[in-house]
Amino acid sequence: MSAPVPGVAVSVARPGPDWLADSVAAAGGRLVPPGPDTEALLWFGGDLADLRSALDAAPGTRWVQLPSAGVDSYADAGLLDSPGITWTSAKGAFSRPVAEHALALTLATLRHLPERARARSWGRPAGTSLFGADVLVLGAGGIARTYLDLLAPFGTRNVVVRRQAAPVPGTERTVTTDQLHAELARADVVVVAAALTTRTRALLGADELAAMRPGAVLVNIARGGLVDTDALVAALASGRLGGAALDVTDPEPLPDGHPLWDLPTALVTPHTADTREMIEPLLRARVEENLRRFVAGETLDGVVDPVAGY
Ligand SMILES: NC(=O)C1=CN([C@@H]2O[C@H](COP(=O)(O)OP(=O)(O)OC[C@H]3O[C@@H](n4cnc5c(N)ncnc54)[C@H](O)[C@@H]3O)[C@@H](O)[C@H]2O)C=CC1
Ligand SMILES: O=C(O)C(=O)CO
Repeated sequence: MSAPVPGVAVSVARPGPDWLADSVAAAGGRLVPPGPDTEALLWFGGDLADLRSALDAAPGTRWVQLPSAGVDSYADAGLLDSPGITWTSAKGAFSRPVAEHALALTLATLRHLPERARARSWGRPAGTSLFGADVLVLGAGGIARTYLDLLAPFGTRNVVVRRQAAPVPGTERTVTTDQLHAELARADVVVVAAALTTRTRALLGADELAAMRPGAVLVNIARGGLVDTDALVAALASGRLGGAALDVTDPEPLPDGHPLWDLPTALVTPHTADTREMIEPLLRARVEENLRRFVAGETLDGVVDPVAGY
């Protein structure tokens, strides 16, 4: 009988980044093809059929690391329910670039930059300052918290809506979604930074958009599915909302000819809050830290709760 090979067996479902082999070795693991030895499986994106095949080939997998903060597509595919597997995401890891983009979108939409950037004549002065504004943030995860930090110099009055009313630093109060309508009516800026789950899909529908303060602006850097797109188009077209700045849309990619492209108060960026170059070192740090923890038997970072869906 041959002696067992030392080191935790780590597999990658599809070819991974260049640094991966070094990272696995540095953590005390050994990289093996997905198979009966596999204990940890790393997934860097691609066709989910390949992830399923790797999991089928590696029935002893105890941990799967995902490459994104949002796991809605994996939840929708029924993958997170796999018994005996801990799933980790990149939740919180991309907070800085995404919160920075959210701040850029906030300022741009308050200052009517979408219209002014497209204008070819001088026009009327218009726009609102962020200083002292009432800001409502949906979600209390990594991005929401970093965004609240970035707001500090603006002296905004911040409120967070989250699943539980536990306090969040930098806010006047934290409330649960049953108080969403009342809070929407008080906000100048509404920022969507929550995970897309069965509970948050279309959280901002026609009724919620109607509850917003006239002239208020909406920023979405989370997932398009949290907002009812048709209702948003109607609220912008009627002039009731002051503007919307969206890094994420439903559908995504936003098709050519969609009304959101032409509405003067809409600003769309094509899911570029965190570009590949921005993500790479952040994801690497998350993967390397989790490899170290897995080998050491410690609690992993970014563990997904399959029931909550994020
Ligand atoms: N535009 C982009 O490039 C990016 C978008 N994202 C999206 O942003 C989301 C947030 O990212 P992170 O802050 O890193 O994730 P996170 O997992 O740290 O935060 C998610 C937050 O969603 C909130 N949430 C969940 N269910 C809720 C409910 N029923 N009601 C109210 N709030 C609820 C919770 O407060 C939770 O903390 C991700 O799930 C992802 O979809 C993430 C990274 C980049
Ligand atoms: O990490 C995520 O969820 C993203 O959307 C990356 O762009």
